[in-house]
Amino acid sequence: MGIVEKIEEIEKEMARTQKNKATEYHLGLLKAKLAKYRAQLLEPDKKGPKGEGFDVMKSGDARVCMIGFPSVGKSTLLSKTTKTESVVGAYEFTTLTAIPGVLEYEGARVQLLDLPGIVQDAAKGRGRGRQVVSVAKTADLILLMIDATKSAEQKKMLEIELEAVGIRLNTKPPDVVFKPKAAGGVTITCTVKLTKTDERTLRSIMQNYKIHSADVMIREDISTDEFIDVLLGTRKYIPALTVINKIDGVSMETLDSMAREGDGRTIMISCEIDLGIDWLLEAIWAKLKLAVYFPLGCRVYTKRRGEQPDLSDPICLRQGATIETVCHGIHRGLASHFKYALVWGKSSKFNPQPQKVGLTHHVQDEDVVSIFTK
Ligand SMILES: Nc1nc2c(ncn2[C@@H]2O[C@H](COP(=O)(O)OP(=O)(O)OP(=O)(O)O)[C@@H](O)[C@H]2O)c(=O)[nH]1
Ligand SMILES: [K+]
Ligand SMILES: [Mg+2]
Repeated sequence: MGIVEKIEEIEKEMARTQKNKATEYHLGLLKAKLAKYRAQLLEPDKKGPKGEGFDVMKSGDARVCMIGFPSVGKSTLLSKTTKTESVVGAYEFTTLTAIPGVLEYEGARVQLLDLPGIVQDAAKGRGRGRQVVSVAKTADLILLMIDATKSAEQKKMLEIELEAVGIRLNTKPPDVVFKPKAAGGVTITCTVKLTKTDERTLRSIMQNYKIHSADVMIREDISTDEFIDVLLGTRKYIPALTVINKIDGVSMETLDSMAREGDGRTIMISCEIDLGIDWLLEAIWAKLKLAVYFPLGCRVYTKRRGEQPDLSDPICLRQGATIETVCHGIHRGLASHFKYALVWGKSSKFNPQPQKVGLTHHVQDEDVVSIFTK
């Protein structure tokens, strides 16, 4: 049986299973299995064509990806807002690869990526969809592109495809620290009462993943799903804006109701009659600024030997930043003279004691770092 069939089988079983206290445990295990297979789906396709790249180099200060069904106007928007011309067509799947353009805004250069339209079940491997949604994983901001003249379900459908590849839109990672160990069994410490899952479920999920020793610190009332997210570590938490294009093609009434349904993250535009584009660019910029700083980013304090860290002046980094990123944040050439670093805080294995680490060590919010050079 292939992975797609296995996934379908589990989904069917979950649909058949009534949700109640007695089945909670079983459903938790099914969810864990499902997440495992979904992750496998994303592994690079060894049989697939090579070199037909979606491997566009990241450039500029941030990357924004446009995700939408065919012919919603993604290429039109790229051609309108950047110096890059991406072919526009009145037929579906005009764009077959990733086309980068550059948005310039207040001195920042932001890469805007035009991508092929996706189809439903893209994440399961239909069409080029999986490649497209996988590129979205590299984005600092995702634009969910919607055609105002088409189905109101588009946004929901796009969200489903992105979630299927492990992208969580507009949410913070759960406040859980998971540290695997070589021995000593599993210790779970909760600072809050768990109402959506229980320790027994969490323990059997870890067993399922053959994790026999680990320290788990839970500081938020998480669900079973959120725990699996932490365990797999493959989830990406990416901010998103909903962009409704072609509003020139709908009635005032429709426009009005769309405006009321939208949230603070919905922008309505028309590329055709040049409406709302400036507003969209401003919203992109505001959203990216937020993403770079708290709450989705992480702040690291630096400290010289023998001195106290300066807590008023953090280096603000993205999620997933390493000691190398910290070095670049201090000054360009620092990484090439790097010997080792000491880190205090959440990312230290020995917290509250410091850990000696190399360039690839991942820092966490509010860590204190001392860099030692050759
Ligand atoms: N009425 C109207 N038409 C638009 C607007 N923006 C784009 N279009 C038209 O929509 C059609 C599709 O535009 P594209 O930019 O090729 O759409 P796409 O999303 O890149 O499509 P694929 O690459 O095929 O996925 C073209 O005929 C555009 O001229 C708009 O604001 N209003
Ligand atoms: K098109
Ligand atoms: Mg296109």
